[in-house]
Amino acid sequence: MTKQHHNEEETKPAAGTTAHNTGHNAAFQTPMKMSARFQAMESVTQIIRHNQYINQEVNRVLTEEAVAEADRNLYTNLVYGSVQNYYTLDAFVRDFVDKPNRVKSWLWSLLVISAYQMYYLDNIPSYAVVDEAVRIVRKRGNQTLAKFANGVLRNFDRRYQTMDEFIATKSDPKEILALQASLPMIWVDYFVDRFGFSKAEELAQSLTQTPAITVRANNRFGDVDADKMTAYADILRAEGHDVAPSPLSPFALRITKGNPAYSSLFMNGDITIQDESALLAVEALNPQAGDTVLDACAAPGGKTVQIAEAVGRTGHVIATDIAKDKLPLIRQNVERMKVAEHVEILHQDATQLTERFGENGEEPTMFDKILVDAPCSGIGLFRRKPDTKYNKSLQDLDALSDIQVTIMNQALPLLKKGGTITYSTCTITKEENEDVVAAILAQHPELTLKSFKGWRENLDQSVHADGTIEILPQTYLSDGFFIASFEKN
Ligand SMILES: C[S@@+](CC[C@H](N)C(=O)[O-])C[C@H]1O[C@@H](n2cnc3c(N)ncnc32)[C@H](O)[C@@H]1O
Repeated sequence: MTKQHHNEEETKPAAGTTAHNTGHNAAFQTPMKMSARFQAMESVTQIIRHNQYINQEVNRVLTEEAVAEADRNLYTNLVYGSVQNYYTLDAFVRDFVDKPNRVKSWLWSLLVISAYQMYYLDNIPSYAVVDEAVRIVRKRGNQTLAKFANGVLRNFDRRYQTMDEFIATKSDPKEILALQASLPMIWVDYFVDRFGFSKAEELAQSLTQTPAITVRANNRFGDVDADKMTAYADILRAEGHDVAPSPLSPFALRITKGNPAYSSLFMNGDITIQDESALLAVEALNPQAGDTVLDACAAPGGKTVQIAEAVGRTGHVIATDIAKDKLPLIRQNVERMKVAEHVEILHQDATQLTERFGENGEEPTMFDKILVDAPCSGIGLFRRKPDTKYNKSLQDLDALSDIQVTIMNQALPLLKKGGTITYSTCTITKEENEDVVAAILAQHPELTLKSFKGWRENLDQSVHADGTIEILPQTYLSDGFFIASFEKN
């Protein structure tokens, strides 16, 4: 599970050798503000204590703060790794500190990122981690704090050689799982209650893996076939990516090495980055050429683009979102993918859709298809957005469920008879999935729930008895996702 811990004696560089690849020598020569570890300490504090989004914080530091070129990868690794493993690292550090609440938040983050380097990274010797941490504390705090940090960090080494040794001191199987997967106990308890221990264990362990990036081919001309996908895979490989087919969609490829956002295909709008679970929601909605479609919770527009490709120039897509600041992201996406012409982007709260598009609304409109890709707890994305593991509570689930039902109730009167409405979430909670479907069916006898049994051969294991799809993150190593489609009679 965790990397073997290196002893100081084993890994100390021989006299006269350097260890540039570890970043620690570079850090010694770099002014404090620019050191990867200093910046990582500040970022982890922002993310854990002040609920900053990890991707925004890392992007901000890499663009605004002067992190030395040689330190950028180390900084990113330290932040993502420490946040991904924060639950475990935090519990580990607590084992060494008598009064954790009295430790300043930046200093706690520094202890956490130091433990991350010592127990999860291969090539950074402990003495370098300790020396650099103490140097940072001297600058950021004072000599007394530096002495405290030095004592705590040296004890890490003395007590545990690996993180597994620390976890082995526990006896409760759920606590062990929480620590192995760095998953807060509330989610371990929730998953064990919902799926049983063994499936919860698979789920939790799968959330520790690095997610693949998936790209989907632009099908605005309806010409994407196996040959085109092979040609795209060849181009991506020639540009240095490792590419594998998607187990879930013939229109998608998995990129296991390289960043496709810099590929020529991406820049040219021939592909977009979209998780393969997510793209199934639009495939389930099945928009057709000429359809008028409402995408009610659309930002940043991943599914808007996909719908717009399918309806073509004779169709029309209205993409709405409550977050005004995210609307430009939809615009950028539809423009890059060359489908902007038939997409209308509107600022709209989906809990008030009928006031705008209903019979007596400002712009009465009836839709052939509606997608409600609802705001949700996002548990299916824990792997991709590790910061979100730590700031959610079970109480949020009922509140979200209420909003989801309200949005569906607002969207339904806008659907033409014979039309389809697809409800999707990137989560795997009963409250936001099964319970919402049950509430909608109970209130709307005019709806029939569509069954996806037999729809895609290898998807059947993720289809519930009622025909809805719930993809757990471990099944295909894609995002956790839920899809239900209803037809209006
Ligand atoms: C899961 S994300 C949508 C992702 C998007 N469909 C895509 O594929 O790129 C949910 C979206 O719902 C929006 N949202 C939250 N509450 C909303 C509301 N009351 N009305 C409309 N949009 C809302 C959020 O701003 C967020 O952009």
